[in-house]
Amino acid sequence: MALKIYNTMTRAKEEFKPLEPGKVKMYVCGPTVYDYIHIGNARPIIFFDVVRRYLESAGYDVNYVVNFTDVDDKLIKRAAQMGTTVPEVAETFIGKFYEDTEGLGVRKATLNPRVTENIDEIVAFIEGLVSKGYAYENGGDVYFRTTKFAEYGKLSHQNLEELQFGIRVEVDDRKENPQDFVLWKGAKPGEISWASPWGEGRPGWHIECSAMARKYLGETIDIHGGGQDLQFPHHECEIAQSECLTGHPMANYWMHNGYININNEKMSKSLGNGVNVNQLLKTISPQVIRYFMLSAHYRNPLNFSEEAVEQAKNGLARIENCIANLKHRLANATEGEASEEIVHAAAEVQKQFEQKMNDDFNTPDAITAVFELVNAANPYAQQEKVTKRSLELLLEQFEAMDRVLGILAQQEEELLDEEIERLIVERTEARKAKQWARADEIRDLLTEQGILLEDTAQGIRWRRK
Ligand SMILES: Nc1ncnc2c1ncn2[C@@H]1O[C@H](COP(=O)(O)OP(=O)(O)OP(=O)(O)O)[C@@H](O)[C@H]1O
Ligand SMILES: [Zn+2]
Repeated sequence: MALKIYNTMTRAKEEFKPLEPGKVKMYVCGPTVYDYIHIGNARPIIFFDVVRRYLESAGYDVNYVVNFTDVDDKLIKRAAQMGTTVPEVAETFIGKFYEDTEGLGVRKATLNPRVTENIDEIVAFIEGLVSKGYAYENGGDVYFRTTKFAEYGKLSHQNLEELQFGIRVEVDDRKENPQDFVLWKGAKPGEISWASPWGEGRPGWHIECSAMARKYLGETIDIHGGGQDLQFPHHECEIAQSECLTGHPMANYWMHNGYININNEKMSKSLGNGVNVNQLLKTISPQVIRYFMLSAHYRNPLNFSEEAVEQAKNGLARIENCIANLKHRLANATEGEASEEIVHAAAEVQKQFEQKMNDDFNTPDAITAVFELVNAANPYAQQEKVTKRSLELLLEQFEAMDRVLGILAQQEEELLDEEIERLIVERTEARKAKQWARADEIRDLLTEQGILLEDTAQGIRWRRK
């Protein structure tokens, strides 16, 4: 079964066809780095990490770009409050972002470009729009001329008139039309700014993603993602800018996650109801947070509550118990082939897992597949006679699914004595053959595992720290 993705643009599940065989270009709008991330912000971060892991497990080479908005009004305000500079605020919260996302078991994106490192590209992008008549300057600001792009509104399925109705009309003489949006903001005195053909200023929010997606991934990308609040205006504006400049579709698949709510209200920094990931990780394991996050379909809302966390803990404990029992049972299992029943059960579960993930990344049903394996495996943990290979096969199947979901704690496997001795022999041989890099690599690996080496007259001795 082929992978199907729900595309916000067409409001339908469509078969995924990459632009280039075997490769995926994916861009997800990243955080504005003026504060800690909350558990709502963590939803796109965790979910798109799972999308990337799944695509990789299906054999794709994924180029995954997540930007940092490191200059905007919120950062300027925060810097003033903290009595510091915008770059310092950004540096602090980029550091916190990496700390928290690593804590959540999220792999680093291929690239995290920053707005402030891409000002030249942004200015050139705006110049291109001005020269084509899609943008105009007024009083040091530059605006996008929405009336020139007939398709404006196509992602959020609204037309210009409807949009005009919905807009809070702020009196702004500089705009030709209320729905025009800013591409370049002239600097107020004392504000952080860059030189441009329109004077000192800084980029508007939407233009950064158009410029960075184009620079790092190309004119058309495969997947563009973010939270559902980004559909309008952010992604609508990105489409207008990119498609007017290049004449090509910006992305083939538009994906949007639903909200994490708290007390049935959207969790958001500005509402002040955010639960910080940094705080939460002090009391709840990252595996429980990921399990909670993936226990609902990404397009549905999900309420964060104590009960939901409790449920996640209990579900996870059932899987962990099963795995611990299988591992325990390994110690006195018999030699021989894996039983046919187990080979069949593992293959069936893998098939079910893939079917569910292929159905627009249905993670709750993929977790159900993990429980199918728990049900199949539990009797074997009790059985008197079971082969080691059967147990290993079950454990490998758990691992295969977890490489995508990341809900199980990674246990550092202790090196066995024989492995250590084999590595020491390999290192001695590498040194003899003057393969210094390999020799150093083995030494580092052993050091990491707390193994100390001593050169003695009788040869190399080792002991654990
Ligand atoms: N409650 C939420 N549930 C799911 N995704 C969210 C939630 N809040 C924000 N996001 C997503 O997190 C990313 C960063 O959003 P943003 O920085 O605007 O967060 P925010 O808390 O809504 O901030 P603010 O209230 O200041 O706008 C975006 O992709 C956004 O869609
Ligand atoms: Zn964006």
